[in-house]
Amino acid sequence: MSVWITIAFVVAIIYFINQYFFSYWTKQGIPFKEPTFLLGEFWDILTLKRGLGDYFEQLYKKYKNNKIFGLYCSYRPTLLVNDPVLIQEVMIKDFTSFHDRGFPVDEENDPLSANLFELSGQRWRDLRVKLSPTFTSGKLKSMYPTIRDCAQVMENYLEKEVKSGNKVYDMRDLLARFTTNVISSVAFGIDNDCINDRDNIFRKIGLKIFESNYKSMFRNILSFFLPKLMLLFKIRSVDREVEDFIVSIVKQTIDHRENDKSYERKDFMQLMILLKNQGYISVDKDDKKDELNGHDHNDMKKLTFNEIAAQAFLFFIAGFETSSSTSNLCLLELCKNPKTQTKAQEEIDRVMKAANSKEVTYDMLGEMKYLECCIDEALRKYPIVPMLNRECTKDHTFTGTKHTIEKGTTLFIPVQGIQRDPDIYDNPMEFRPERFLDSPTGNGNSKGLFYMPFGDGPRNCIGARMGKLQTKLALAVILSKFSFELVDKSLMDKEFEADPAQFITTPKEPIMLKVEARV
Ligand code: HEM
Repeated sequence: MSVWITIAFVVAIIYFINQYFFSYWTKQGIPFKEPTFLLGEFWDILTLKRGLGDYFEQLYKKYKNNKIFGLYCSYRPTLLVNDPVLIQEVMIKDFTSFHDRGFPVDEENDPLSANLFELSGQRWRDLRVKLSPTFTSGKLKSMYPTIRDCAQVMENYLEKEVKSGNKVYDMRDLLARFTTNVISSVAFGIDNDCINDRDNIFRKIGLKIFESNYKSMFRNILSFFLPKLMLLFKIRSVDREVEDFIVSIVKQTIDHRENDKSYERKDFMQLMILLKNQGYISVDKDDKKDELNGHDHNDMKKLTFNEIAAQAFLFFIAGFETSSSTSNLCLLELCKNPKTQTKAQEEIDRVMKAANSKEVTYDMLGEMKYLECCIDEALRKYPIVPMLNRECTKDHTFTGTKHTIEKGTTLFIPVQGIQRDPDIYDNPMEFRPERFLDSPTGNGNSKGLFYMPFGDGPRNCIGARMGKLQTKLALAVILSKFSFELVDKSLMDKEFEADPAQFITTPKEPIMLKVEARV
């Protein structure tokens, strides 16, 4: 008898805890998705069969009539923000109430987690001010010859392969090798050749970071949805092997450069060494914006070694996979739309002919407007970061509503759902770069924030210019010499399945392309 009483008691306690925690959105008067017992939305996320972007797109489609909509990630109430005007409020207008992402940072146990993407509050703000000048157009222009050399290696490789009869490629891999060469060169000052050296350690580490398995999927999910558990159980966001590699490479590079005072290289590492030694970077003459944003040089604390290593790690992961996936998905659409591919190639030919140049220069890229529209449209249809998150950093009442969002609440912005909404973009699954010819957002009529492949506001992507630059250069170089088509023609009118283990948008299976030299 007493066993039954104990069981009944335990069940009653669980029931009441469940009722208590899952009553949050009811009390707030905000509509919400009925949670699964105990785990809420977390059960669906843990058992995802498709990408996170697709999952949030489905939620957006179902609940978009609610400007804001409550979810439960286990007992943690989180909020889906569906309305572009409210999204603008979060990202830009009332940014001071939403400046963090709420990721777990554990500098002692997981030092590389203290990077710009994950840090919060004043630590993030100080670092962002320090690092912003490393990404100005002037600084990028000075790195262009290095990036161009990496593109040349890719072009030569493809030329050689196609000549020898190897014509079928997983272009995502080749493009990732190219961007890994770029980032190892501009972030670490190391001239790598991951294209010809298939076993290059930088490529191996890159593959390890974006490994598609349950462990990385679980880790990604925890850091987004239950970050406090990561801290509680000391779960590292970076593998020890990756950490050891990054720390040793950064150490070797800094030691080498500090011992050889004549060493002069215009790359991120040199800029970070400057930040380590003097705490600030001077403004370029041709960059009008004052990167110090009113800060005095004397206020700027110098970067520590661990801070440099954490930022180098972040540049590495943010710098190669995002851009190579963008070029790959743009190329995929150009294969599905051969006329668009020809139009982009004709523009590239025209610009190169007018400049009488065999090499794509920085200024020539600026003239390739249609190619730019192709990239913008690829990023609309396939935002590489398919959903954004923000943490509410002080209680906030949304304009025009009575709803107050409490400090500590995590907000999700379903970017992919919004960028594929037929009420914003007509026929959204059609790849039509022309949308962007007259409008930087592909739609001059809608209100609020609805095109955000690089996020927006003060916490947007700091490397957007560099991401666009390497994507555009890669595409200009390969499209000037080669034409591409899908090997599997059944993919012509089918959408690929996104990899559920990855936070970024990327196909689950490699998409093979046939490459032909242009005549
Ligand atoms: C096509 C390429 C890229 C895409 C689509 C992309 C996209 C994004 C997005 C969506 C965010 C979040 C923005 C937000 O929350 O509002 C972000 C943040 C960030 N990205 Fe990128 N990115 C790209 C390339 C790069 C490159 C090349 C770098 C650096 C080398 C970089 C460094 C960063 C950093 C450091 C942040 C965090 C900024 C902060 O929190 O202050 N990204 N990126």
